[in-house]
Amino acid sequence: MAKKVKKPKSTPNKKGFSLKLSQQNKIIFGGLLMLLSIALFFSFVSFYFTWQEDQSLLTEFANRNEQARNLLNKFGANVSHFVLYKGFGVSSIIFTFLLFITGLYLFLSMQKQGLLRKWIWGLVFIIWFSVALGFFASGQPLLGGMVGYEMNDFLQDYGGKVGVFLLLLFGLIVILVRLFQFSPDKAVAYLNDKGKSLASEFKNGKSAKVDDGDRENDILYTKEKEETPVVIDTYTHKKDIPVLAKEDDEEEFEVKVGAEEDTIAMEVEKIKEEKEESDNISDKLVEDFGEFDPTLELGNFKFPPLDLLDQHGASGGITINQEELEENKNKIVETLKNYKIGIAQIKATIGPTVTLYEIVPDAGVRISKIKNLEDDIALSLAALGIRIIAPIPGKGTIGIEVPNKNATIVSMRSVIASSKFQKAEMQLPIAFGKTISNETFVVDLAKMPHLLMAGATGQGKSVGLNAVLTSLLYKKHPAEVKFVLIDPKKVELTLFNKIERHYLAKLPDSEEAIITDNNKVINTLNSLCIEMDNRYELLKVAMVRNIKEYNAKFKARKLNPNDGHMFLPYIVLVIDEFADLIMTAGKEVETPIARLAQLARAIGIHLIIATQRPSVNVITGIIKANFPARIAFRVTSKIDSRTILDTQGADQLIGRGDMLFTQGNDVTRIQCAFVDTPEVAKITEFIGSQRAYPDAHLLPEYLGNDDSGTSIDYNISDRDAMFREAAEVIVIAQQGSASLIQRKLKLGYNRAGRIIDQLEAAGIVGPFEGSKARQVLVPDIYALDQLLSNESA
Ligand SMILES: Nc1ncnc2c1ncn2[C@@H]1O[C@H](COP(=O)(O)OP(=O)(O)OP(=O)(O)O)[C@@H](O)[C@H]1O
Repeated sequence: MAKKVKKPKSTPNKKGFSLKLSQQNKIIFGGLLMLLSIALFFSFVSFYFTWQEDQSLLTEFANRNEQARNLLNKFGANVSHFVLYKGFGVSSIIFTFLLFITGLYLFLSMQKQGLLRKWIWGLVFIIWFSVALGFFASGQPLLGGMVGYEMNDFLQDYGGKVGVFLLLLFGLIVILVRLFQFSPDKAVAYLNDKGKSLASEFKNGKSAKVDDGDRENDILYTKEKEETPVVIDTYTHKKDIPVLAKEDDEEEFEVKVGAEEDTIAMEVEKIKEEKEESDNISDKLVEDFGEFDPTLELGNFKFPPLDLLDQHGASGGITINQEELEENKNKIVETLKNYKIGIAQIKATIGPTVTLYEIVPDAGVRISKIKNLEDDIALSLAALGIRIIAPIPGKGTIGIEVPNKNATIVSMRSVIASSKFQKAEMQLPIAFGKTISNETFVVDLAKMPHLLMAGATGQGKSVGLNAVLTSLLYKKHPAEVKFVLIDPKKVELTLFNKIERHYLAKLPDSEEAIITDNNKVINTLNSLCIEMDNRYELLKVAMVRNIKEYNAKFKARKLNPNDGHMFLPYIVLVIDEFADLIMTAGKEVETPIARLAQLARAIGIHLIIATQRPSVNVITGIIKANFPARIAFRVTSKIDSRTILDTQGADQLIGRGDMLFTQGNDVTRIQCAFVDTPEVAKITEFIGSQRAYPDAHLLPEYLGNDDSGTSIDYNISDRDAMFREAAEVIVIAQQGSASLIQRKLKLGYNRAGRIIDQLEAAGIVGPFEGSKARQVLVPDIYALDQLLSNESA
């Protein structure tokens, strides 16, 4: 420590220049260097204005009667002449910057790793710049200096002008790439980032920990400061460079703990960096691999083309003739007149199935009076399905809906092709059909969040269900949505069997994806409840509130698949003939459905329930409360209409896809889009013929209510190949969780779940305990070995 520095030639002296500088000496020496560099800078700059007049004084250094005009007088004139004229020309100003930085490093006791690099690059830059000026401004030797001029001359003798030019260009590229780390895409980010850290480093006077990455910092210093020349004093040169080259060499600079502590601060900065680090990992992953793309596995999947859908002869829009309109208008006006109701104004909006006549009655007419005339108006118009809306919400008019003589079929093709649907930025967009004003009606199933459909037989429910499923098939990739189809009638949804491995989800042990057996329905619903719980668990761990945020986070690679995270597809549960199910299974299905309806919205499970019989024992209070979005096709009685919609109106519909949709308060009349069975067949055929996933999406296994562990009877030979490894993992960790098996053995969730069930059957783990991990019943590996060998004996 007290060893003297291997100082060039100067004899070991007692005081002199020891490079082992104390804190005070560093400040003094650093300050001196900085001041010297400033003086030289001004001297160099003033040289360019005074050199001609000072020229004659260069030999008169000792003559005190002569005064030079240089800012540093004769000293300045001589040094400048030597460094600028005889040296490197204007680029020598960079020396002053290097000198200044060296002084600053000493003054602030900064760590000096970067300094040598600055000097090297500074010198390279000085030489390159000098040669470049010599080349481009050969008529101005003061710009390039003697060195620049001579080197140019020398190089041109061998390489000619072109050769020197190319050499300079190459030098420039090297400097840009190596010194400034230049690359077009990084340039912006780099400058922002490093600018900040540079500023804080200087501000704090602190030597921030310089790691490899910080070398870039140093470059910036150079970049910012180097533009001024410097005279390299012998001592600067001889001392500083070796000192800086050996950072670890304690001989060079004395490290005073107290002084160092002074400069340590900004814990805050460290915390920030830590935060950024975790962000950066995902950013880097995204940068390297792009966002996670769930559709990649079926990257070549093609959405069904529009051609698969028929026009249904309604390509030319709505057909209604003027006469019919006039006739209806006159009849309405007359009927009302008969009851002494005057009309101030009447307006017609023609829809595909019905025309809406909006009337503004004379002042003083009571609305209820018009409402009561509903049947009379229907009689006089001799038409079924007249509906009076008094008043039309938000419009201040009374609406009378009169069916068109020739209803226009709204083809599925027309609604799918509509730009409203095509451009819909929704999670689960559904094009139901067209409203009374002939607008395509598109809603987001994810926002509903569940849908109840009811209507008497033959009024268009099945077509409606097909319209919902078709909409989703046209808009969502198989990776994004999965259907669980329950069809007790066994014939309505069979066509969708073809897309089993693309879009359907099923229980692991079931053959058919479309569920037709009521017993299986119970298992499936309970399995969905387990899936819901699992998903909530994942959301909790990921600290997000819903599936949208979760998937966005997963796509941004901020959730690690090794921790059990995965991209979650939406699950749409479709139950046709719900009444039938309730009649046969009652509470057993109502409970899980109510649970799903109450809780599943956030995790992307959405229910669509269709029923023919809208009686209160089917659509119970608990179901209704959780299905704010409801669709009523034509029903036979007002009571049914009230059961479904809480208001009448559905009894006045005309059937064939004429429907009322409510999502809270408003009731909208819609003509459901028509999609025929052959069209659905073509679509499913088209999708089914493409490359698919190996299997349908598997739901978690549900083993029934009364399985308290022992009742699960797994055949030993049916056990998973990884059963033993899994058992060991569980026993060693003493934690019975499927996600542990998933992580350690890199298995999928479903398989891990199945193994857990097998472990339970084998008596290695206890029964399912909700969100807690299962109890491990085997204390150690030895006991496990014994248990398994007894089993096989
Ligand atoms: N949107 C529609 N546009 C035109 N016609 C329709 C529409 N919806 C249904 N229809 C006609 O009504 C018929 C019966 O429709 P659908 O099979 O959907 O009734 P449903 O309510 O499912 O009957 P069920 O409950 O007995 O199965 C269809 O065959 C079709 O001719």
